[in-house]
Amino acid sequence: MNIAKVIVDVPVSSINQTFDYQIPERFQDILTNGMRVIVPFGPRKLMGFVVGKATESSFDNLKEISDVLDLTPALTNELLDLGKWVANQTMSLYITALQAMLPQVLKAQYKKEIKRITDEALPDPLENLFAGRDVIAFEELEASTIRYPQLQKAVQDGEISIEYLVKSKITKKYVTMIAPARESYLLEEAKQDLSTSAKKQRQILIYFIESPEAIEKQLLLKKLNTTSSTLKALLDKSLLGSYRTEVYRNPYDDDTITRTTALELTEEQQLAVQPIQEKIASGEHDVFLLHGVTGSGKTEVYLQAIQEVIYKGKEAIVLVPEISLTPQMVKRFKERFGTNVAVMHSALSAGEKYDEWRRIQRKEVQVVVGARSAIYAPFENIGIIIIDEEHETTYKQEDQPRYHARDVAIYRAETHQCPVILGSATPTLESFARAQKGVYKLGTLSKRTNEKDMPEVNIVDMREELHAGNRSMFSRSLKEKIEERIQKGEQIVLLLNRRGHSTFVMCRDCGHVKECPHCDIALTFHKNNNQLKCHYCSHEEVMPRNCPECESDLIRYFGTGTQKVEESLTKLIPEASVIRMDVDTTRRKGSHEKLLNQFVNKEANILLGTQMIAKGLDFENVTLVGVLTADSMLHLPDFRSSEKTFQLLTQVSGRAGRHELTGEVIVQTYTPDHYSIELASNYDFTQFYKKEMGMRKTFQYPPYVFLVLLTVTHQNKVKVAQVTQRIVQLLLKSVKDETTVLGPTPSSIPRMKDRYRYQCMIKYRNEPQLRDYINKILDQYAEEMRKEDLVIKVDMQPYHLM
Ligand SMILES: Nc1ncnc2c1ncn2[C@@H]1O[C@H](COP(=O)(O)OP(=O)(O)OP(=O)(O)O)[C@@H](O)[C@H]1O
Ligand SMILES: [Zn+2]
Ligand SMILES: [Zn+2]
Repeated sequence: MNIAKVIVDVPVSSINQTFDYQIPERFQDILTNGMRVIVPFGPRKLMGFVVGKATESSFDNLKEISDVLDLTPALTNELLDLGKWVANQTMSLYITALQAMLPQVLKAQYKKEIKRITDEALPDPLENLFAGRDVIAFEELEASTIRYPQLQKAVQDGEISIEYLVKSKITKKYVTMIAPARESYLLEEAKQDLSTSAKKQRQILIYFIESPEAIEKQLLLKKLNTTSSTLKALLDKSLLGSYRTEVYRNPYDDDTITRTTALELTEEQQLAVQPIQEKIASGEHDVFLLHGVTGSGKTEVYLQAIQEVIYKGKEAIVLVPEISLTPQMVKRFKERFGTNVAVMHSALSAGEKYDEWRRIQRKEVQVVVGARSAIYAPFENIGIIIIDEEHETTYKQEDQPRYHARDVAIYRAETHQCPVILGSATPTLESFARAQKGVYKLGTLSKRTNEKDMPEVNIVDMREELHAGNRSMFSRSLKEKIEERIQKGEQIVLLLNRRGHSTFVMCRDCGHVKECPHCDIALTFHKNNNQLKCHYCSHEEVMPRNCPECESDLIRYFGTGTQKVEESLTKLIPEASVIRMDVDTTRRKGSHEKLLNQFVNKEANILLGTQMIAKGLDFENVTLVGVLTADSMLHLPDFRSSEKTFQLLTQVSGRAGRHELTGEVIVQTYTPDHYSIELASNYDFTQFYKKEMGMRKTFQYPPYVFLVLLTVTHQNKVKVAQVTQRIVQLLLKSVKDETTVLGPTPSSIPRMKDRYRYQCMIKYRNEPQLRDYINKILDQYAEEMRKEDLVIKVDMQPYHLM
């Protein structure tokens, strides 16, 4: 088999198109499926994956594989197959699906270089640019004044050539180890021979006579408080030796972890875990929906199911939403399974991620805890897949491949014949409906493990506050309760629901709202540098002093950011000390953890934050949770806005009273009668489910139908409208009568980064051919997409409708 079938890193429309390459002699024995290779493709060199081998090809004059990047395949055969399925499900390219499975450092980086190929003088500007060198980076040229036609001419004249390099960004970490190079008695002799002044050398020799194992150089120097030069003297005498060895970067300090053992389960937990353990024992696939109120001990159920899997010698994947993947969360798994756990988290450095990935690949761990992409962990013997907080929308990837981790989990679990657990206090309507139908098995944890009731929720009507003359963003009762808690030395969590809540600038005289000149959305005010920023395209401008429309100087910013809330809070309640947690304060690595620790250590009495504080946090001393604006999300153009509001309120309420102290929740709202606010305040999931299912049925939304969102974007508005119109017509010709095609309509953000956006939505129950219809349409526009920068985005089962 001297021919390799390679999926090349190039956007071709047919997802399964492979290219044949000759395998050079030197690679024939080592090359297997799933390895990354470098191949010539046109004038370039590209990265590709070997997906098959053959003895003959229907093409002549095959080019040779130039290089092999892996000695162990980066992808298993199972993952290669899975990639095909994901590509098909999400209508993305096979290569894109495969790339998504690998850590960043394994994704090839391309580099262009310009090489001088003549000794003759180059045209002036080029000669200056080369400045005596033979090769320069392409970026240098781009930064210069030289234009492409000049470059092209030089290439045609045979003066320079452009080279494409593929660089793999692998960085392994090495440390220097020091070990004795002689037997102990020889070290002993050498010690005797040392002059009396060589105290430090003697100390090192004594160390190795007592403990002859190798030790990391830096550690040794620190331990003996000595220097490299002292050590060098001994190395030079060949008494000690040194070598470099690869180490894994471990972002977690495993030494401080104390192991825990399985807790005795409550009756409800027992009932929930039993059927799962049966499936693990019999090696059968099934999907379990674990519906458990906050603090009901879902995590303990996961841990005990995983324990069973480990006993069987199999592996476990645990997915946790990015923002819940806190050190607290990771610790619970490490405490139970020790170093048998790898963590895949986006806050890790690229090198750390790569190391964790290799620990999985080399089967050095049996458990991985990670965010969405950990679903592609290269385990080969999976015994369970767990998705915690299954309702979180971050499980859906927003770029190609637009996969949902839940779907991938179920597909992999079928392949491996193992169970899946979907856990949540507020399951999605989709999952709960499936559990009602018996497609998923339902497990219920209705009580908190501390036997306490859920904290009482009080709704405050902010309109009444206004009528009573209170113009602040804190209702009278919230203010009172905060003061009361501070006096008692208890703590408070305040949620500012930012999503859908703007911090826009508006003129109070004429109502003019300052928008981004490239995107049709309001700019956000950033106080620290007095700038207005667009959150879509990063456009920035200085906050104007006067209204650009009417010159009035009453231009102010509206809405509230966490900063503003903090300011008015400390003005209103001077005793309040606040830790603020939002995207700004948690940007730096480790800052999230630091802020949480400060709060746990009671360095402040209030934790104020956005959505990121609603999840998974467990504070003993928190007895009051306040939601400042419960309804800001309700009015977004998204059919899931009620569901998301219900989920958020339930989750954040669950932060109070999780331990000995009784908790209480205050929800401030302008729409106290809205069912998602009312029902969340009673923790009535069942009633919410019924009510919301009724709405979904009336308006024909999931789970009653499936959705596809097609978004067309281009700089020319007329063209966008026309193309979208045409797509709607083409779709209507093919789909069934019962299928609805909505649109064309402008997207809810009609322009972004100077591109107009139109969309059409397909609602269907059963359209087995739908992907073919859409592919046909995409083929029709392939030329325009390539040449005229037309973009048609297809999102199967979309979560972001904007
Ligand atoms: N069987 C048990 N006996 C005693 N304590 C338990 C038991 N199971 C869990 N706990 C404890 O109860 C608390 C809440 O459990 P856990 O965090 O697992 O709940 P959860 O359902 O995952 O909560 P949330 O959804 O709010 O994150 C934890 O402190 C946990 O250690
Ligand atoms: Zn104005
Ligand atoms: Zn913008």
